[in-house]
Amino acid sequence: MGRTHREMSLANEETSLEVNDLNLFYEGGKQALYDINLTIPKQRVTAFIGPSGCGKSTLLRCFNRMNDLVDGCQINGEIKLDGHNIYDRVVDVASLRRRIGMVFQKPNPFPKSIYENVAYGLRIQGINKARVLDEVVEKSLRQAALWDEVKDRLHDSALGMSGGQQQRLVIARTIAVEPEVLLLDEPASALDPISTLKIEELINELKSKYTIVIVTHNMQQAARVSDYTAFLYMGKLIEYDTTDTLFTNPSKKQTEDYITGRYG
Ligand SMILES: Nc1ncnc2c1ncn2[C@@H]1O[C@H](COP(=O)(O)OP(=O)(O)OP(=O)(O)O)[C@@H](O)[C@H]1O
Repeated sequence: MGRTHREMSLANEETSLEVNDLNLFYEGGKQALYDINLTIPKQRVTAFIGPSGCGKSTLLRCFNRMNDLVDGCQINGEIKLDGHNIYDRVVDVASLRRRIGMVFQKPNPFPKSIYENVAYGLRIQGINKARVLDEVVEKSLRQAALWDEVKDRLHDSALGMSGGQQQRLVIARTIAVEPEVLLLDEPASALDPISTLKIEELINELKSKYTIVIVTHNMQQAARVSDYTAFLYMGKLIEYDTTDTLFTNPSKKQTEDYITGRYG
């Protein structure tokens, strides 16, 4: 890292994603996000925290347009990735989702071999050369800190792995197509403490290459893994700062009440 939290500040960061005046309504006009403005810095870990139902996952899903799949969902405002609005009419959503990969709470490997799970994204791009696939599969599994555990059983079913291994496999599958951003929606909440620790260590390693946004309801986890933290409450962004400042010296009373366990 080379920098202490004290020296960190959003103003000094390169921006990956920029959210401007974002409002989101679910079917029936039910508003879930209100006037969200924030920037997500490049190659840092940004955490979204807040009580259940505050809109963390909804906001995360806006970044790769997953909410497009929800009937009746309407969004206004803009989100820029490297300066270009991802909601622009000309944007190809499939290629956007290659640039912004997503990992969900429950590991969801395909019912295929470990190897084919990681090779999947390349195969659908028409890449089938064994030499290329072998290389990408190994590299991705190494990056996901899984290679040593699976290198002798690459052709076994992914469904025979432990939950923690499956989640690292899903991360390997996601990074195999070299995204710029990784969206992690409570990636460790279905895992045991040791697997959780491995995922947290992995996040720390991956941020040298990727911009990471993580939703977590676990404040200790946010404090451990993230550089910046956004606190959301009832669809609004209440406070956004370095993780250090947000947890030790929040400027809003609502943030303080939440992090000291007064509600949520
Ligand atoms: N597909 C949907 N259709 C309608 N309303 C939805 C949908 N998904 C989420 N909501 C509502 O939007 C609000 C925000 O939900 P969201 O899942 O983003 O919150 P969250 O902070 O991630 O909560 P949790 O920690 O419980 O996952 C909630 O009121 C929720 O009920």
